[in-house]
Amino acid sequence: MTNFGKRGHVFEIANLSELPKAGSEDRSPHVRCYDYIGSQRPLRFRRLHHSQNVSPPAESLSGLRNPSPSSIQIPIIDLSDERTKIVRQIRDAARTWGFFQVINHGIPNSALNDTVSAIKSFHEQPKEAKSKFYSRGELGGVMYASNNDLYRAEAATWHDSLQVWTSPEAAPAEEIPEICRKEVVEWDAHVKNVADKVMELLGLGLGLDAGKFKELTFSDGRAMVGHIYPYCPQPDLTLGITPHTDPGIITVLLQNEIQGLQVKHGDDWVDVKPIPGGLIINIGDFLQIVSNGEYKSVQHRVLANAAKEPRISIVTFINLVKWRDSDSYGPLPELLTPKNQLYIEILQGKNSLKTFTAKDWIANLLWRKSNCDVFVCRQETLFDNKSNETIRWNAKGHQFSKVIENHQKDSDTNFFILCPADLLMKNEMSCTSLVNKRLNKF
Ligand SMILES: O=C(O)CCC(=O)C(=O)O
Ligand SMILES: [Fe+2]
Repeated sequence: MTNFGKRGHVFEIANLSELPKAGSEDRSPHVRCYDYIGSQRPLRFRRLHHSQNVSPPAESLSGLRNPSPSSIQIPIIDLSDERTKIVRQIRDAARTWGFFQVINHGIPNSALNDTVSAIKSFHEQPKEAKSKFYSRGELGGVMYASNNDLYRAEAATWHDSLQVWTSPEAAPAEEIPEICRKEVVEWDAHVKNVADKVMELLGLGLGLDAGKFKELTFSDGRAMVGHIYPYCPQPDLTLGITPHTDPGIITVLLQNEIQGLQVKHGDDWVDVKPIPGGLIINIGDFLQIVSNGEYKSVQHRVLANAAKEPRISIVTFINLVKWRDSDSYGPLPELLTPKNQLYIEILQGKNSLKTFTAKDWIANLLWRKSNCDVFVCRQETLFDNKSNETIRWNAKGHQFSKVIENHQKDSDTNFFILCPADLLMKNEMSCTSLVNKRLNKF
């Protein structure tokens, strides 16, 4: 049990790992008691103290005390450099790190500063002003909550977030908190410009036409999330955000001067040192799949903030919108040779939840593409976000009896890797190691 005293109270850090498994039907009632609005940390701890099910966070804190190797840094790319040079730099960064920082991106410093200040002002309001925006509806409009992944995560962490959808259906202006409305709308336009520039370069790095990603609507779905990581009195006992990969095409991140983001590189967690005026960009799961594994969607996490000043980060998730017309996506055919295909097919989007049950989906893939043996899909495909329940699997008869175990193993990465059990038995390995083996092969 993780306790620390403050003015006579015993407070505890949330760890949800002993509760029923994330996504299982009987978990939500247990988690609901951790659900609260805004940065009332002592309230949260008191609630945890009454829980029967609190124990120290384990896996997600691994390596927390190992100092990050100071000699290595994510690549810094000057967007005003010569074009062939930056195409090469961005391609190399996306292949090896999945993360890079850009400078000279064309957004004025005043816009960077105003956006950070506006998000900070929102979070520093009294609880009553913020609670009007409380929601956990992640798929549109405006959402404000602590731990937006509370109902599916293994551990509660030390951040609150305001999320605003800006495209393709922008949240109505009157629903965006007035205190940051102007800045959120203006920031979205700036981010789209930078994202389009970077995606053109990423496309060129794959040998595609400059306009290919634009044509595929890769920057037309956008959600901005303004995080605050308030001061945490015991930063070695929890995290700001647990390790994960981002789901979409790319993510563009603006932050204040407080360090906290770490990127997995080999076996190390590497600190991302913020550069004044810079933007941090990372590759999402979907781009990894579209690029047939050429670009890497890399795990990252945020340390709990030990500084007295809150850490502010403004993250824009950039995604495609064409999925609305189609249920299936995979690597771009022009990147494939008969031998190099890593991912078979991905299903995503609301439609797949409506039109496929999990069983249909497996059957569909299995029989339509009979040469498939590993399938990768996003979390949303299997989760019903409204009820936070996993769609019940009935894989018997389709040789997918390992599906449930493997989905739990990989929940951190947002990928569900599915593989027929007989193939696993033949190879005596897990889905994850099978996929890793394939990744290493190319
Ligand atoms: O705040 C950060 O630095 C990272 C946030 C993040 O990874 C996310 O929101 O997905
Ligand atoms: Fe992230």
